[in-house]
Amino acid sequence: MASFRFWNRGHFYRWYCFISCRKIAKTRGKPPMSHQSEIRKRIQTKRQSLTKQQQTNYSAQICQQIVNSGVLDNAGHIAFYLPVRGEADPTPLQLIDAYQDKHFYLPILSEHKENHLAFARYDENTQMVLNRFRIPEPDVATASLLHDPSQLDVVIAPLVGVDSRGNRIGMGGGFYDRTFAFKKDENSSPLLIGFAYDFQLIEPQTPQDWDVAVDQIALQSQYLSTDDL
Ligand SMILES: Nc1nc2c(c(=O)[nH]1)N(C=O)[C@@H](CNc1ccc(C(=O)N[C@@H](CCC(=O)O)C(=O)O)cc1)CN2
Ligand SMILES: Nc1ncnc2c1ncn2[C@@H]1O[C@H](COP(=O)(O)OP(=O)(O)OP(=O)(O)O)[C@@H](O)[C@H]1O
Repeated sequence: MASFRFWNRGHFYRWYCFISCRKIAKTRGKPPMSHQSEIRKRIQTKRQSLTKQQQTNYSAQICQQIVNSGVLDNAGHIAFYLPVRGEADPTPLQLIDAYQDKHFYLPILSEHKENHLAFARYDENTQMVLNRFRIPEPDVATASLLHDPSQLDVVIAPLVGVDSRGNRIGMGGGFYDRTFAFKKDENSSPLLIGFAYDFQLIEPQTPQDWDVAVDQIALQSQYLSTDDL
């Protein structure tokens, strides 16, 4: 191997150019990661590093915030979601004594409206299938579907990050934004509640035209109402 002792300035300069060109070639064609993608990546990595026990304990704290807020007391039809890849778990709400008369629903990727969600009743007997994102959802063939999402009273929404005004970053499919776009015109039901670990509360975001903000945010250590701001 050539000894660096015999290299002059020209040798070093040519070596520096060679290394720099290789770096540029490697990143060429890849767009720089957007601010939103960076937030998604950071939070998803953190979520997936939680132990099962942490996930369960933290989720119980968030559920307790919802119970304490009283927001579900008069709600009859409530949508939530089944957690995947470390997401906080809202399903223990279904087991609470005071909520035994309520109807719970899960999102289903709609077959009728592209990139929209429908909602289906969910209890311990519901037959489930995996959707194209490998998320279990009620089997449409057997489920009782609710096609009009305005019939729900409350939707507990999954999210990756949320700011204190309720601006939400999701998994990037735009499903919740499309499904609840009607809420931007009329300030109507359902009430959207973001359900998240404390570390998912992020710095203020500039919303896009299509973004639908959540009305309230349930975290481990606090319950935020975005219209108090
Ligand atoms: N538990 C849960 N259920 C849910 C949602 C959710 O966020 N969480 N959704 C909320 O809308 C809908 C499904 N939306 C999804 C949108 C994109 C991807 C997804 O995996 N997208 C990329 C990878 C994204 C990433 O991890 O960076 C892919 O397709 O590879 C998954 C679900 C309905 N059900
Ligand atoms: N109401 C809408 N009409 C048409 N396109 C929309 C609408 N809402 C969102 N989109 C499209 O969906 C794409 C994803 O949006 P965004 O990144 O805000 O999704 P998200 O909120 O992270 O996902 P999700 O709601 O599924 O959790 C955007 O490129 C946007 O163009």
